[in-house]
Amino acid sequence: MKLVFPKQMKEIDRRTIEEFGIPSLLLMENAATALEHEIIPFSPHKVLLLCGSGNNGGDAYAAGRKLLARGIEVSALRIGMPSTREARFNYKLFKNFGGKVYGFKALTEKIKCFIKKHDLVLDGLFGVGFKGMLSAEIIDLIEYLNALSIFKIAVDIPSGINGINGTVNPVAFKADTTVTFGAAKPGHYFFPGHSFTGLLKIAKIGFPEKLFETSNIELVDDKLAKAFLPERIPWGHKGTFGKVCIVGGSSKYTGAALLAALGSIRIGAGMVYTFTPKETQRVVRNSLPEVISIASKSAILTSEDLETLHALIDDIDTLVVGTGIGRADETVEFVKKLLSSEKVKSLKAVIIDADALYAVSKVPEIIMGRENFLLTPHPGEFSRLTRKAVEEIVNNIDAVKSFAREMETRLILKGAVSIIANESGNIWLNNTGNTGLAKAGSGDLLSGTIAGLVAQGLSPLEALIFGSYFMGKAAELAQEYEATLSASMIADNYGKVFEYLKTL
Ligand SMILES: NC(=O)C1=CN([C@@H]2O[C@H](COP(=O)(O)OP(=O)(O)OC[C@H]3O[C@@H](n4cnc5c(N)ncnc54)[C@H](O)[C@@H]3O)[C@@H](O)[C@H]2O)[C@H](O)CC1
Ligand SMILES: [K+]
Repeated sequence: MKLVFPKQMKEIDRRTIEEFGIPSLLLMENAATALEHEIIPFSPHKVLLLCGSGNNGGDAYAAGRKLLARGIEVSALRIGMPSTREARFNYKLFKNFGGKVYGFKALTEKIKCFIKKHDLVLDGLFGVGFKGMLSAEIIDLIEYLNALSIFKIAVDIPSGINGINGTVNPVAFKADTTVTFGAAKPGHYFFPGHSFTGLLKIAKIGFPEKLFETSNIELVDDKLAKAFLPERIPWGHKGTFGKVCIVGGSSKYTGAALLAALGSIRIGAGMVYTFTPKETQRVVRNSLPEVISIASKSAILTSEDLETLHALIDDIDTLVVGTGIGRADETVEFVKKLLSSEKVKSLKAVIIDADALYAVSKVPEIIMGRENFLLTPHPGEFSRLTRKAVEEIVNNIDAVKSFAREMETRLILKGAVSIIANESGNIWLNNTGNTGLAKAGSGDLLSGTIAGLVAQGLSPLEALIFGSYFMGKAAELAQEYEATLSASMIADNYGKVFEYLKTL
């Protein structure tokens, strides 16, 4: 499903009006009809509109007038006078139909009593035109409303959410339902904005659908995911489903390579190798007899291991590098040499994760333009790669896009909503998953899962998109309470995701 930034939505709005001749008042009327249809099933007796000065307020006045026409009692709290032609027009019609408008300056006891008389609130304070912060008076109003159990519907986006990145500063209208127009905005999905959006409904109000094709942001939904489901040829053998090698582990992180290997096995790879220090090899052998485990020469991975690894690369399709390898100078050197070698070019994909990303941050140019490389950083690792503060890059689509473009690479910035970008600057957001994934080990499981998908024939980019969706869905479908989930339990639920996708 395509998403659009607020700025892109305004451009689609403008083009619909100027190139297709749809009057802006007609769009607003359609928006109001969508809101009316959302409100009517609640059979409200007294509706309160919150109206800002822009067209978001205009939509609310227009919806209010339609409710008045049906005999429902509607009043409006006005924050500023309507400032656009469309909002003024609908403000006037609202009053013509008998709607009462009260100016709001500050939250007094009188206003609190007035608000409590209503059984539904429609938030038309700010829409895609919102910038910066809410004023102290509006924060008071919103906080008061959020604490009341009146049913709340937001027009387009709950007031206070930044539509670009979901930031809420410091609060937003907590909607039960949000009716957005044309397409959803990233701010509806990124946290904390997502927690204020409630049930999101997308109303098609007359924008030509082809205008949304200009957007290069897509939410990974079930339909998209299903298209990537790898085929299981009935007569396939282990070579058909591909061979993965996990290069990871150290005496400190003995489980990381194991969990990555588990991801590859459970997603369906035909054969999985691990290349790890001895201590890790012991852990892998004890827990996963399915894995072919090879030990490094010393207690950490060093350049002395390159020869053995290069020989192994002839036998495999996909490599994961970095899970739990540590940051010793010799290991950093090993990663640099491995990634710069000609040998890895023959692989379908090289998934660069965890401490291998630390090594890459020392010499980012080694990944530039390498077509089979995939990066799987969390915000801390991405911050090191970009030399930007974590706060600057979290939920920042543009930062991920710029990095992918500049480095001619593809990556996933992991988070509650993960951002995936490719070298052309196309973006996918994945919001499957829950807090069961917010634990050490899930990153390892993800990199192994992605590798197992490439081994089965998905392109590196498809594997990034599908792997991230898949692991999140497994956490969602797990019967256990989120907090009790672990990476290996999530892998145990992979079968449920395959079943789920088959039923779609
Ligand atoms: N073509 C149409 O008529 C349609 C419009 N739709 C709705 O319109 C809004 C977007 O309207 P716009 O006028 O551009 O912006 P807003 O109403 O969101 O708000 C702008 C208004 O608010 C002021 N403002 C912005 N930030 C702040 C702040 N932090 N504090 C105080 N004031 C702020 C700004 O100066 C303006 O005065 C869209 O969301 C739809 O609801 C429909 O799509 C139908 C078609
Ligand atoms: K709003």
